Amino acid sequence: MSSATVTKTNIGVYTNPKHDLWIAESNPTVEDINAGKGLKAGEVTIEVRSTGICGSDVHFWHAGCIGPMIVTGDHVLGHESAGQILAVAPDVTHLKVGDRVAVEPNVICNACEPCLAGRYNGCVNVAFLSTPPVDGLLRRYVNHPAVWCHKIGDMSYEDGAMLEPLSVSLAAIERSGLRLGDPLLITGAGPIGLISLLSARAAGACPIVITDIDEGRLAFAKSLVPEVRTYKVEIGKSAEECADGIINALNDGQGSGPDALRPKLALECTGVESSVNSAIWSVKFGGKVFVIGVGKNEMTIPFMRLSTQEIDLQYQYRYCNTWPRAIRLVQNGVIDLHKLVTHRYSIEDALKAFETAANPKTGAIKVQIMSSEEDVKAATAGQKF
Ligand SMILES: NC(=O)c1ccc[n+]([C@@H]2O[C@H](COP(=O)([O-])OP(=O)(O)OC[C@H]3O[C@@H](n4cnc5c(N)ncnc54)[C@H](O)[C@@H]3O)[C@@H](O)[C@H]2O)c1
Ligand SMILES: OC[C@H](O)C(O)[C@@H](O)CO
Ligand SMILES: [Zn+2]
Ligand SMILES: [Zn+2]
Repeated sequence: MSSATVTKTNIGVYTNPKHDLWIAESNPTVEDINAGKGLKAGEVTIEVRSTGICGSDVHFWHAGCIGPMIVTGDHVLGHESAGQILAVAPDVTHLKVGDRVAVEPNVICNACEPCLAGRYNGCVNVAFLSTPPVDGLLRRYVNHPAVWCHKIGDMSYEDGAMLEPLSVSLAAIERSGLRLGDPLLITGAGPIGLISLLSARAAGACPIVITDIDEGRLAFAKSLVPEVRTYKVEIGKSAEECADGIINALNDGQGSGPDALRPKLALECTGVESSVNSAIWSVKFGGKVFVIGVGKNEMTIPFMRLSTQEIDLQYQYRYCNTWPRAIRLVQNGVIDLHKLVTHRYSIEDALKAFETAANPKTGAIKVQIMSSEEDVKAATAGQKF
């Protein structure tokens, strides 16, 4: 057992079925960490240095559930994290105290059919951190299997935490079959849409059009990737009308007639029914609508449009085997996630962080919660921490 000594109380960010959000003591305790107690074989203790707030964290707080995943008791949020190794169990050989790691927030059974087939995001026994009843990573210290900790070298903890949403986009783009030169539609310019934009641009998609109902998010997309074409969705317009506007934007305002270029692929990043339908009406014959967004349990979709246009409809659920690829892309400067972090708070200010993330008027894209005020100051000043 190899370890460093810690002094700060292990606090975590909790919600419950009454939609409270608060900070309280969490596990493992400082005493247990310092005594080397409670660390199981194969596990490490991580000092979590930076954690992004995902829309699903806000949803668990506000709605108390996502589909069948229901908050039933006091529940720690957070699944986008990076940190430093504080202790390693004796059988852990590939990590040592002081290593900087990004945390993959799932623990799988390694025995079910999806696990054995190498598609562990379908594990029937998965424990996904922050999905009830499994506590999340918004804590100062966490014990986690070493196998789900990926070394990030000298990458910032902030970028390390962003590898989780990047993983979502990479998993989707991989299975979507996106090819160099494919005209692409991205619906929704939230963190997932924007990271998909950066990834798809790097993968050679062109031209790319991105939609949103929010002008500010479209402006943000433009600042990130100046050549992206944008289309502002007006509430109340039909899916066909939106598709016309999307195709016109893809064609740089040159119209949406029969000869106009249509997207070969749409990456749907809202989960909103009208947006899924606009994507279906936009793509070309033989194209694909690839849905990353999650939404209502049941939706009405233009079935015969899909049928007569041989449009494939496909979905993504989390990710598998994406961290090594994500790390390479960030370390080699192919994808720069840095600009997406618009707000930073220390864990003591977690309530403010969640209020900022939940309020569209703040202009927040990704809010990160850091383990100390010093880290917040360093990251805000653009210093590596
Ligand atoms: N499949 C997965 O494993 C997975 C993983 C992570 C996130 N998600 C889901 O992906 C989606 C995107 O995540 P995010 O963090 O970017 O969320 P987000 O809510 O920040 O972004 C969604 C964006 O869509 C925009 N939008 C809403 N209605 C629209 C419409 N009709 N047309 C165009 N734009 C519209 C919103 O203004 C917002 O900017 C969410 O549904 C999220 O739950 C799925
Ligand atoms: O990034 C991962 C996603 O947020 C999760 O799948 C969540 O939506 C449900 O657990
Ligand atoms: Zn998430
Ligand atoms: Zn399994």
